[in-house]
Amino acid sequence: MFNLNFLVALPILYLIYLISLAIYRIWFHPLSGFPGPKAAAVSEYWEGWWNIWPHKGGCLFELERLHKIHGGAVRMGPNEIHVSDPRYYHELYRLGSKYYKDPEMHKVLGAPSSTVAETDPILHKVRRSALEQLFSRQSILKLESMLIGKIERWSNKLEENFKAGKPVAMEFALKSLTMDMVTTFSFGQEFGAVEDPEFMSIPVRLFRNYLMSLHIIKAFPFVKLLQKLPYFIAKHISPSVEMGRYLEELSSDHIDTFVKKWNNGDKPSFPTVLGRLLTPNEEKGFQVPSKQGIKDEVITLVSAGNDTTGITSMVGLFQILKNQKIHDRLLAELKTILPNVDSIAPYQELEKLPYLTACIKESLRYASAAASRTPRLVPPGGIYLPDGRFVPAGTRIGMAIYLIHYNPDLFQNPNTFDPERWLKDPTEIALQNKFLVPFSKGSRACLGINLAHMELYTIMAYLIRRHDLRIHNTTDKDMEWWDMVIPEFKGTFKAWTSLRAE
Ligand code: HEM
Repeated sequence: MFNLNFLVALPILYLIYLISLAIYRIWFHPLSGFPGPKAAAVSEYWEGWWNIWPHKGGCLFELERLHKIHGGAVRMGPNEIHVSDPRYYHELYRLGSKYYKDPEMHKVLGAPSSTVAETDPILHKVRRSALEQLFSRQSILKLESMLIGKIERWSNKLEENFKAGKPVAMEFALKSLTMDMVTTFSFGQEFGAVEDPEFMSIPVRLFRNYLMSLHIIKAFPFVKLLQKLPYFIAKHISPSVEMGRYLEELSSDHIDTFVKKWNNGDKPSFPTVLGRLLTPNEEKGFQVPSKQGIKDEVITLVSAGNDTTGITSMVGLFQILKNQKIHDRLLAELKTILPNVDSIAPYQELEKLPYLTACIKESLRYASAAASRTPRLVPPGGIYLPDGRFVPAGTRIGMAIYLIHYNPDLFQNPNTFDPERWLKDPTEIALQNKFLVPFSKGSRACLGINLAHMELYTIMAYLIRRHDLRIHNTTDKDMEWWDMVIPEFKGTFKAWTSLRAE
């Protein structure tokens, strides 16, 4: 009898608790003065509602809509504010900032011993400083001939496809190229993604699927446990788990091969992530990580550096091909330093080309490959937003790069791909430069910025110079995207990729 009463009372008590919590969160919580949907004030799952089901990758666009109604700060969770006011961007994301990443949010993402996932500011500094020199401009310049070699082989593959009468899915072709670039830089040896006839190798598909599953993992962290199930069960539950295991083994093999060669004095002729990790530095307090630590670092670097660069070049390329004037002007400029189809020019010369530079900047803005917010925690003592509103300590707060790049007060006609905006009035350009933030800013800004730039310049320059590219059956509608941590495009951008005669 007692048990029965207890069993009936329990759900009722729980319901009362939930209702009280909802009332507190909506009307009495310190963030209750911020506008936003009631559902967001009540539950973290508001984000999942927009990103997972019944909508897909839509939270970013819903935030855009809410900011239009409510202004620069919107409550998007019981303890989270989203800000779109650009005056606050360089306060939130700056060097020496006391806004740290939220461990609760990042612990679900895995690879705990990597620079990307480290939330403790002191440990992060140690990890990051171990890699900083490797990613410096001087070091990245040494990758130039390796990168160009990859582009040449890839360019031959594009031509083979053309001769075989097959248009190429450019997202996968470009991601295969960036995959081979970043894996060679990481492991001293590529994954061979460009060799796949459809450019759909397992690593390329896997990283894309992994990033896209992050919304689900964030909302339902137990999904991560699938990876802990015995392989023979897990592979029947999810193809991603099966591919994940394959990738683990592939990475493990690459690490073993590298270590063996390294210990025998057989070292790559260019800087590599593994080479860096295997070199201790007592002065800086840097020790060689465990094998798991090495794997975490390298896999997250590949993940951070592959899709982002692939997507930026693909989006830029589509826009350039769509607009004959932009394409022809760029080609004419490239011919000034690449007179023949197979000419090579030093990267430092490519960087000096004003129109190519304008096209790269505009691609970074327009693609906004890391579009959504990267939240931080408000430091002790709380902060004041530019409009004077107070946000208490411990609140999660973030700003989406996409909303900065598509803010019409900063970039006129933001929905138009317009390289010209980077060549006009110097005052306007200075403001735009300040708010061109595809790599974020501050202590947690992208470590791979120099590598990403070198990839974007070389890919764009040699691709446009060598190939007479034609868009095949692709419209603006195909290039619309869902925000799945990285953009997932609604259609496929295909192109004919014949080599130019001259
Ligand atoms: C166009 C290409 C790229 C874009 C748009 C991009 C964007 C970003 C952004 C916005 C962040 C900050 C994330 C945050 O605040 O949590 C970031 C971090 C990072 N990126 Fe990139 N990235 C690109 C290419 C690369 C490449 C090529 C690499 C290396 C192979 C790389 C490695 C990293 C790493 C290691 C971090 C974490 C830095 C830290 O937490 O200290 N990225 N990236």
